[in-house]
Amino acid sequence: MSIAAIDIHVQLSGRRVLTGASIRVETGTVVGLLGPNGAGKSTLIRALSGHLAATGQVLVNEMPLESLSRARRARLIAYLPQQRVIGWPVKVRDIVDLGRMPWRTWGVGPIENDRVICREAMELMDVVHLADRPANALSGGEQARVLTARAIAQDTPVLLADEPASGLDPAHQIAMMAGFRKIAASGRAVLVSLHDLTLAARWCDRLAILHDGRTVGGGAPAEVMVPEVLGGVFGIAARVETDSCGLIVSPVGLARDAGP
Ligand SMILES: Nc1ncnc2c1ncn2[C@@H]1O[C@H](COP(=O)(O)OP(=O)(O)OP(=O)(O)O)[C@@H](O)[C@H]1O
Repeated sequence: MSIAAIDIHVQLSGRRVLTGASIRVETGTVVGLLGPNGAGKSTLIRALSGHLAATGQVLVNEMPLESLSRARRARLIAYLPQQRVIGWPVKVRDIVDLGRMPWRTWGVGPIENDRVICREAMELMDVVHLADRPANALSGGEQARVLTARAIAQDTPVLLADEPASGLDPAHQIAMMAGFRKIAASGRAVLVSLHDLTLAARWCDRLAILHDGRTVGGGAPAEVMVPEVLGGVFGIAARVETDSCGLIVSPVGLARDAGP
């Protein structure tokens, strides 16, 4: 299974938001989508999920996304939007169970397989202890983990997650990325947008860089976390170190302040 966007262009309210964005995510891998605020990450993820009309091609397993019915898409692609606020006093376990809807037979409640998958997703996102709490009475980070668990429970070959780690404490950020790796290792393709460069570099197999609506680079973390990208795209000077688990990218200032 793979998902690919090829030369995507998107115009919103007359503004050219994406002007040539391409990305490919293969089964078994976690790809990190990086870029400054406004680069177009959410827009590209929405186009990949089919929630936004775009010119260019989105291919799921080499099939055009538009050729797939809504029902088929829901069994292939789970999409976690950036905005993650739960407005209703619905129990956490019921929110996660909503992820199973694409697989349900009309009028039939959850079967044992649904319960097992939801339980695994809740364990992965550490929300089992919240199962009977009303979701709208949880903290922001807890709500984010619940909605990520719902997307995981959809159990699709492709998972698209837009800034899933934002608002999470460091331990839950790391646990979430470890969870994504586990999901990928089980045969899924995971695309995740991130702002934390170390989190991205240590947990993603590959990184793609968006800048001003275009993909301007991509590759293994060590190929991407170089001064030209950190300074030219992100506008930062950063210290890049390596330990036994991968890269550590520490922003130390703005690029324009960097000395010789
Ligand atoms: N409905 C809209 N109408 C016009 N412009 C829009 C609309 N939605 C988003 N944009 C613009 O599109 C650009 C890309 O937005 P997008 O949300 O994809 O960026 P992003 O990379 O996800 O940013 P962030 O890191 O801040 O979440 C931004 O400049 C934004 O202002």
